[in-house]
Amino acid sequence: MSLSCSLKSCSSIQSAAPLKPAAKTRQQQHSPCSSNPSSQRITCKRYPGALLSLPLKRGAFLGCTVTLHSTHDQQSSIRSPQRGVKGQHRKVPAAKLTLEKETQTQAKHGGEKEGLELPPGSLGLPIIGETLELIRSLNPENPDAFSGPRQAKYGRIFKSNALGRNFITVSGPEAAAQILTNEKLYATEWPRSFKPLIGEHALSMTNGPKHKYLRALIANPLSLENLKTYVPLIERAVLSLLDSWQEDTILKAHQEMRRLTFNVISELIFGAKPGPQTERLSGHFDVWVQGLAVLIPIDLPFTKFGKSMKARRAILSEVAQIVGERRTALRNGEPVPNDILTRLLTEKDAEGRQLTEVELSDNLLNLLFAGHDTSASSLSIIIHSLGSRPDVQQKLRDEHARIRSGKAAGEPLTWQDVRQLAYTDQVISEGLRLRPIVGNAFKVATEDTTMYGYRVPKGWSVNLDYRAVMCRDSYFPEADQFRPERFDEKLKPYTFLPFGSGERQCPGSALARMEMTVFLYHFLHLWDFELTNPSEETVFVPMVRPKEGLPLKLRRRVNFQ
Ligand code: HEM
Repeated sequence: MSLSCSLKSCSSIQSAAPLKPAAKTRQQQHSPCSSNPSSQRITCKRYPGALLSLPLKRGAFLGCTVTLHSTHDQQSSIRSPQRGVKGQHRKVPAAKLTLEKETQTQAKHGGEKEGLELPPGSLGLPIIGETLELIRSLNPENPDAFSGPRQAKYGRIFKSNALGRNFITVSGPEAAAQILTNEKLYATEWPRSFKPLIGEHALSMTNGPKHKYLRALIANPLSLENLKTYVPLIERAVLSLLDSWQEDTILKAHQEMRRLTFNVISELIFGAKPGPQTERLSGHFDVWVQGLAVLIPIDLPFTKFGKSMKARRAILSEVAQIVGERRTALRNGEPVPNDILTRLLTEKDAEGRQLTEVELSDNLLNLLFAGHDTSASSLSIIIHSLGSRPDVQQKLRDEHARIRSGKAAGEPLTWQDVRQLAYTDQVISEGLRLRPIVGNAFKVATEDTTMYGYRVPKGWSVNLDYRAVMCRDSYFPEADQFRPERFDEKLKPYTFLPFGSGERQCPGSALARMEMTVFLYHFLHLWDFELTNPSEETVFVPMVRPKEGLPLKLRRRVNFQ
């Protein structure tokens, strides 16, 4: 998962970028953002977003909803809400979305690539390109330090060269549609540190037929059908966490969110209950994740990347032990948990294939990571934003009270309840938009192609800046404000991409939304909270998180039942 690294770009572009040629028009405004809820302003660092939400009940839907399809049908289709006709969705194949002028221009130039210019921008010095500028601009609190000024100067597309690669950075919904609906032309290629750390057989790291095969097997346990059965487990984990908190103490909420999401994902994957093994695994992950932000991965014992690789080996050794025990139990016909591991060990794809040992371990690591820090960071950002918005907290509590009023005290939440929490889902969407956890999609052009009327040569890296799109006022008016109500309005396609889109769309998005929904439902009921530092900054590397860990003052509202 990209966090905020290397060739990614993000600056706040407040107005529409040039169509083409970019050099003729300049972006006037570039305002890198930082969170400052004290003034009720969350200054934006540019955020993307995805058209994805829990499948809400008819009539209770968000601005736009992309449904999770069966794992065999990953063609993204976008349900474009017809405002004013509540509950109706028009299903539009992504490829047929009406794109803007730029894309039409592109189509026109499709056969004339040779005559086109490369995008504006500089390839820097011979050999080293702009590597020094890239390294100099590394700043965990401003992931847009490299790309921001270039986007301000050149617009929605620019070229550069760093770390031995030519690349272009693009930041517009038209480019997003073009890239995310064409995996053949724009294959996934994450920064160099990712593959050795996550594993070459992990779903996120593969392309083509191998990706399709793995996706069918791995996304299945995360399908909506299976998801419904996970509500009780998630609710138990949430309540257990909330019950462990003490009144009148200062609690570092981000660490607590990490604890929660790690406990949930490790139980969903391995049936593991919180204990010494999950503690050990979680500790290894803390070290492992640091390696993802390394630009030049050198695997030596004293380098950050080397330590991260060591943590990978430790994680895999724990995982191998769990898998071994499960295989034995399955062979002996002993009872086993109905978790993701059991499914992965027993299910076959349409052609009867099963994951090999190495595919299994790489993908278990992939899922543990993808399902852990991402959701924890999103929850922290949402709590942070809510801290300055008592009005939004009240609306949430009112919505939750409507569900609670139909239940006996202590009666568990159901999947149906979760689906009805439409405003909660909007709050989650707004948190995901304001501080997207995955800031960029990293691709490589497999053929000569064109974009925004410029030539993109085969072999060049293509960095789609999700975050830039989400922070643009033209798509999200007052984009630096936390305004969940904006999801009442129809969204422009490919402007909201926190979970990506198309064949690589996050298969865990519905799970993540459900987990966040259940947490908010109980958290706001049981606790009042106050931010000790409402203007706490956000750090973006290696994962998005509040800089000081989000300290909260807590006051119990209702005794735990
Ligand atoms: C708020 C939480 C989450 C966010 C923001 C998020 C975001 C994303 C994004 C943007 C991508 C696509 C990256 C691309 O463009 O290539 C992705 C892929 C992925 N996500 Fe998530 N994710 C979240 C939670 C989860 C969870 C809970 C799981 C599973 C347990 C998960 C599993 C995956 C996997 C396996 C992929 C790779 C898909 C592929 O390459 O086909 N994610 N995620």
